[in-house]
Amino acid sequence: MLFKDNAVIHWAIMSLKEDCLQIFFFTMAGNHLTQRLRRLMFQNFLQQELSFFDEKSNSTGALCSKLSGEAALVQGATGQRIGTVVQAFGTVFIALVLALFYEWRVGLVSLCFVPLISIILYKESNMIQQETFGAAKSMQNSSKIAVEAVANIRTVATIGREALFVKEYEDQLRPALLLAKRATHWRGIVFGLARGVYYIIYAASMFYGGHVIVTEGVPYDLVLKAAQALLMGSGSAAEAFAFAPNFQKGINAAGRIIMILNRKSKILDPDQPVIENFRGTGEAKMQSVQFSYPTRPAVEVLKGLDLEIPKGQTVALVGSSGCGKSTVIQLLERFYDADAGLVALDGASVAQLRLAELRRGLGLVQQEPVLFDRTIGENIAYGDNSRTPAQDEIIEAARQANIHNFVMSLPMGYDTNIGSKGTQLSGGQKQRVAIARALVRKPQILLLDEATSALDTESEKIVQEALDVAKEGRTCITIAHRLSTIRDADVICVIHAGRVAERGTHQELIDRKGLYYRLYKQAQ
Ligand SMILES: Nc1ncnc2c1ncn2[C@@H]1O[C@H](COP(=O)(O)OP(=O)(O)OP(=O)(O)O)[C@@H](O)[C@H]1O
Repeated sequence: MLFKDNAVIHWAIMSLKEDCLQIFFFTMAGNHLTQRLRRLMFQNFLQQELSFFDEKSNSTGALCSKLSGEAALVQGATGQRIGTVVQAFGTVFIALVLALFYEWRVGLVSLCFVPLISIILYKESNMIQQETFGAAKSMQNSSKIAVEAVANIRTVATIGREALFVKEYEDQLRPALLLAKRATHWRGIVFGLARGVYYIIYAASMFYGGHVIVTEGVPYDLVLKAAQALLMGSGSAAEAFAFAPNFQKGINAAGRIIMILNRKSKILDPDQPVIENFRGTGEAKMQSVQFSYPTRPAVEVLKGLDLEIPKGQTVALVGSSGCGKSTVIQLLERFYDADAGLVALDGASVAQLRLAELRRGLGLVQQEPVLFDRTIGENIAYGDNSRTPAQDEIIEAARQANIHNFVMSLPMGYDTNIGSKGTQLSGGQKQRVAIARALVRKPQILLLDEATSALDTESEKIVQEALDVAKEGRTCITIAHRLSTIRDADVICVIHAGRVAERGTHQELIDRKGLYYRLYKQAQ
């Protein structure tokens, strides 16, 4: 009889250890969850406004660390572990029911230890919370340094600062190590206590069981069955305890992920755009625009700037370094919103247009072209997010950008991969691919922010020719330090102290002998 009942207890407990179920169900669910969290976080990062990326805590390294680290912590608390813990709790529950059923007083002995277990778990969870927060911060700071060093390895090697970066990296990792060391002692104590409680519960139930057998004549087989059930139950509880740190870390990471996912961009589409399917004619305007960068609110960059950009004209923005020329372009692209005043295309405030439609009409070429580790054809095609441009449109854009002949001279033509950041192309070639990328979307307004500044004289000439072709029939806002490149602009605006201080053609401004004249003389 005793053997039969024990076999039932064994069967009830062992049947919960269905490893196949755990592997197929929980592991798959954990992997899916982690992948989904990573995708959602990445999607959310890319939807944020630019000022989000200006914040120190959101550097490339920190965001990459969040993407990999936080989701991994959640995964550490999911998958097969959930299976183990569910199984452990199931076992504890069944063990308690059986113990109470066979000899309820012996069963109650084990419940006396619940407060002790709760206190240990509470203390441990506090400790882990501190540890995971500190470790996540430490990982983000160190990743920031690693990404910065690797992304700029040529500069780091040139200035011979490898050792400095390694030291900074190590310094950032140290706080995580210190916290982990402290928490490890706690975890050791908790682990020891968890294992200890397992034996203490068994000893206490046997002791009390012996007592009731002797004093009350309770059948010894009932006491043995109850004690046996408790032994199994407390063993499973100890197993679940071992995973408590992972769960605590997972819960903390999940909290941080939810905070990330709940963050909405401050630059959003309007509820009701003033113009549906906006294409724009190429006319732009800024009126009394005031602006400070969110990370530097005390410094007002634009202090009531007025700018009229008529359709089809080339307007050049000049002024001393840091006067706010690129900021004008960033406001037109709606990378940031002006604090006051109007930024408008075709009379409609940029905030009242759909972002994708607004940006589709603007072709931006910057000083340092950013190309992706894809083929030349794909890099050009990336310029139009509203559709997949046909091959002949890609070729046409490349022709206009004066890069087609070079591409055709390559063995793989448009299928040539250009390497990470376009390292397999010269500066001038990269810039012309970037121009083709800006042209493939057939923008109404071309924004040239120092597009030729980083090039040598020969490349500058070739790129300038490409730009001259690209400008034909389009509005163009161009920023250049080399005033010789903007002499022919229809209007030149000199930005000074956050406003347009002078405006006119090259000759008019030279004759005025004001700010432009001084800049021009300085450049000679
Ligand atoms: N993301 C940013 N966060 C905070 N301040 C910024 C940011 N970008 C630019 N600034 C500051 O805003 C001011 C205007 O910058 P902007 O890039 O518009 O100047 P610029 O006239 O184009 O300069 P340059 O001719 O040297 O390129 C500068 O003082 C600059 O330090």
